[in-house]
Amino acid sequence: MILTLKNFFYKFYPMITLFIVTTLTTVIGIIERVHGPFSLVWLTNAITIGVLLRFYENVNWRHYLICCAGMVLPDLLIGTNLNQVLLMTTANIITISIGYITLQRFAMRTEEGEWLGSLHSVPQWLLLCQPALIIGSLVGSLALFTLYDNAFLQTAFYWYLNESLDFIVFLPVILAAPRILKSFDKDLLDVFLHIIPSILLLFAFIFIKDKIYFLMASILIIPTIIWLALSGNLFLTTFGISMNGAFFFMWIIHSTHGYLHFSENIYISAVRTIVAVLALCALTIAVAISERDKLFSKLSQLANHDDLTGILNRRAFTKAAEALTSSLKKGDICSMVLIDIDFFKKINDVWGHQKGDKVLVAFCKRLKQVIPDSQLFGRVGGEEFALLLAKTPEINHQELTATIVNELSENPLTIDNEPFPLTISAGMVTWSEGQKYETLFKYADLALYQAKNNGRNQWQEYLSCQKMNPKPNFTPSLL
Ligand SMILES: Nc1nc2c(ncn2[C@@H]2O[C@H](COP(=O)(O)OP(=O)(O)OP(=O)(O)O)[C@@H](O)[C@H]2O)c(=O)[nH]1
Repeated sequence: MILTLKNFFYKFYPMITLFIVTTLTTVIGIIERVHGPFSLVWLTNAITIGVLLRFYENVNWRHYLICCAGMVLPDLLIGTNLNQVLLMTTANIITISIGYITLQRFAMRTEEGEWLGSLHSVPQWLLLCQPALIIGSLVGSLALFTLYDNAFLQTAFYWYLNESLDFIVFLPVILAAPRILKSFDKDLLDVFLHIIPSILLLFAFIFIKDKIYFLMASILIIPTIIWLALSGNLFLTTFGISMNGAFFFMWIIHSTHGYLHFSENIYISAVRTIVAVLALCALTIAVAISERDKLFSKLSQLANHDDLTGILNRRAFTKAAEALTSSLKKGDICSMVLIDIDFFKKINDVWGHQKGDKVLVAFCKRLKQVIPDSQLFGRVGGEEFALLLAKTPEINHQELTATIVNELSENPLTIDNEPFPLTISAGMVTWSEGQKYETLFKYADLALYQAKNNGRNQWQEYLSCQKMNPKPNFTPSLL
């Protein structure tokens, strides 16, 4: 019984919330009409939209905050009378409910459940908002027609423009919320370092806008939004659009003679539409850039990392190692270690290539536990791996090489839930002044050959005074 009630609650949670918030909205609207000049009705409407437009499982206080900041501010200072509160709320609920249902049913989402997943989702989402906007406008203007004898079609048209603009401005804010939350998880300091200056900048513009001539102010605002868009940061752009947009409309609304005398304020819609288009352009740029950046980082991940093991591939390792060795100065301690799995061919032959792949993956995972994170580690051949130890005065390179070799022989890997014994051989060389990466590699390879020659499961250090023992026709395998 309890379970059923709980299920019922979860299933109808958005609608119950809608009902509660709507009732609250209406009560607050009535009380405020009696006691104060401002209306919080739009704040509660905003919360409703926040609740309804997101998956209800994902809704938390941050969403409410973002919704409020993004879309409520323009309407907060309008002030409304009781009839208006009732009719606006009705129209809003209808708009919100239809918008919610349409988006829930028809919007395509990314794997993470975001609607604003890619560039093409922007027009899609605007299209899906249309039924809500049209029906909401018709209901609202019908009420205005009944209450104030407003011209029905004209009112519906202006209402539609108003609502469209609100959707354009606040939906990105709501839709961007999961990304914002993700970035909060990622690196708080970085986010704040970017956000705080931008917010201050926006507020400075808003302040200036309030003080100086309207057109002059828009000249300042629009480049700000475009600048934010060019930064490729979706959150900042949507935030910028909503903040600027909000105050922009507030200014326009304030400068007119009343919310309902549409015929006298024909330019409101024109200006709002222009701003909406600009806002959408900025948002589109931001989405495009952030998509491009994502693609770029994916490509560079693919270009520099080994598909199978995920560690640096030979090209990326060589490039980084060359740069590192050429930056070394006299007195620096650096070593190159080449590691090779013993008799890997046999593993493939006996267990199959697939198992061999699993061994390589598990082997890299194990080595990464032993090697300090900051050190260069890459796959330079089939079963051959390279490690460049540098700028680590606290680590004894010989000891670490011995640890790596012993680790594998003492603690077998686990493959398919079974222990998999494996040994490795390693060759190491310590950098001396003037040596290039190429030379280091050659000497490490000679030392590795020596370790293999001496019976495997061991490591050898290349010492210039000690004669290495290559076969007469020996050529280092990888150079
Ligand atoms: N499963 C798998 N095998 C690979 C991969 N890359 C290379 N190999 C195999 O690794 C084996 C390397 O064999 P060898 O160079 O003869 O060396 P080995 O058998 O380890 O012998 P020693 O190095 O002398 O101990 C070859 O059979 C390759 O086919 C890979 O990505 N996956």
